[in-house]
Amino acid sequence: MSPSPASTAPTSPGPGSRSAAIATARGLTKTYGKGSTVVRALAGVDVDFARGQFTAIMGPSGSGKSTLMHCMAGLDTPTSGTVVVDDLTVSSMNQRQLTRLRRTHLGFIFQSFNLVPTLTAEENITLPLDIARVPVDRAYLAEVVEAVGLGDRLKHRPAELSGGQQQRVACARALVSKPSVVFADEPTGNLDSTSSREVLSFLRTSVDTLGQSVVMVTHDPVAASNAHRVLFLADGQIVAELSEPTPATVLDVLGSLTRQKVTG
Ligand SMILES: Nc1ncnc2c1ncn2[C@@H]1O[C@H](COP(=O)(O)OP(=O)(O)OP(=O)(O)O)[C@@H](O)[C@H]1O
Repeated sequence: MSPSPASTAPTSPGPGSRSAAIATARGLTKTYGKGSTVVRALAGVDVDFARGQFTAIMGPSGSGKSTLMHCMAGLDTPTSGTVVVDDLTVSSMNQRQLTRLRRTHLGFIFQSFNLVPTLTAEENITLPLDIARVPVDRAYLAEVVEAVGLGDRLKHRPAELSGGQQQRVACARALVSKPSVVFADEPTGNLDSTSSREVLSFLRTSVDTLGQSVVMVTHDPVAASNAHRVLFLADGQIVAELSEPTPATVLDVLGSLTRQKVTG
């Protein structure tokens, strides 16, 4: 199966309507360093992440996956180009506005869980809301806790939980504020295959039943096959995409990219 070229058509919402894309980048570049040590991590990325979809980002090491995610999430500043999340122009925000955006509009899941060891699972889950001084929607919290299957673990501290359970706490924490987008950076990188399946299935459920939008960076074709769509980066550009991926079709595209690199 040959990959289709990535769609770059701009999204223009009608008056008063929400755009179909929850996040977009246009002409995104990111350069690190200067002179002879310059690295072009992003070389002009145009992308739309669809609202209510699970999108995976793949590509060889150093292709710019984390840089793209960090620029989309306001964790890094692009050198040029525009990032819009939920109709807010992230790329023109100052640090104070970015901090607020991350607190109020975004959820994060990292490879290393990043839980606070002295807090219980429940306290970790509600921490972003507590920091933002936003009241906890107890009904939604119960729904999320039920979906991640942590009901009997809420009073435990991270050290009393398995890696998979800790990552499920991190997933619940990312979702409980009903963010516009959840950004997940290698969320299964530290998990065994059973725990990975649980976390991925939960991320997919959060999209299918809770209406969440999720963007995930991964190296794992099986993880990527849980997404609705996979984008492939090479040398800081989106070079292919797949809809309704399977592990086999993802591997095919990765193989063709590697062959192009070797023979190109
Ligand atoms: N802070 C930085 N300073 C200098 N160069 C950087 C920095 N961050 C990333 N780079 C470089 O930018 C390029 C893209 O890096 P990035 O981490 O986005 O790639 P990646 O696809 O996520 O890689 P991996 O799969 O190995 O995590 C690489 O060449 C990397 O060395």
